[in-house]
Amino acid sequence: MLTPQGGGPSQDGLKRVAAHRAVELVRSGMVLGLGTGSTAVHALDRIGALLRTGHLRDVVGIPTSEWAAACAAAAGIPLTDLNAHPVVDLSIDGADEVDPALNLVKGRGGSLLREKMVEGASRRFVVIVDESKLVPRLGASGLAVPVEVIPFGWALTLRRLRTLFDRVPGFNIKLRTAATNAKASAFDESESKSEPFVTDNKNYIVDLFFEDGIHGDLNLISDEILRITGVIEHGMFLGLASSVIIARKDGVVVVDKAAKVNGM
Ligand SMILES: O=C(CO)[C@H](O)[C@H](O)COP(=O)(O)O
Repeated sequence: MLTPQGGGPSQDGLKRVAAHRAVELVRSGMVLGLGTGSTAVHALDRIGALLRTGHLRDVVGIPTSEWAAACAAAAGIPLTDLNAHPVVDLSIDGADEVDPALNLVKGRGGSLLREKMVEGASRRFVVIVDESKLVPRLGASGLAVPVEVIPFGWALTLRRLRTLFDRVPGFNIKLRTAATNAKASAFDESESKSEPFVTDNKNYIVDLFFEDGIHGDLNLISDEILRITGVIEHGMFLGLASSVIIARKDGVVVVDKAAKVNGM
């Protein structure tokens, strides 16, 4: 886990530490929600390894994306779905941002809808992050807050979303392109001419950018976004996380729902 220079854990090393800590919560026989992204993949690999050595048995997983399904299959985790298992024992997933109340931004990898469905159906949802994901308020990283929209009339839906936030100083909005999905970037108008990014559900994503993060009542803002016809879901995960496992350079911090996050 040390960098070649011996300068402490790398960011990927921190992600692995958080993921392995979360997998300690997995028990034989559980139905698991399988997250998406460069942090969650460490959890998938670890669960697969524990299944192979017989330390875990009879675990089934519900992937939150086609990508997670492929990674889980490669790791040897048996897959199921929400129809067969509408109640999930434990979901483990990364996040793009975590605020002091454990609200999240997710979906910069494009999988927010299935993630929210699976994690919302979970008895326990454990978020795994390295310390770079902590923000004072959602959107404060200046990176995308995603909204999944149906392709039909997407430009009208985008206009309505723009109108919702047109009084917010420094607000920007754009349709996500295939070129930018790799890691949702800061706002850059020049990329807007390439092909739209298409989600696993065959929808588009409109990314919202807030210079200073989202101020105001997040639940109210969530309701306003969801009320726009054409919007399927957004990437703010409010009150869904049961706990967040934060891997810092100086050790791991576990923050449970309703507990205060100190030093963020
Ligand atoms: O929401 C997600 C994908 O849609 C991911 O959980 C989120 O983007 C975090 O990814 P990573 O662990 O690679 O930083």
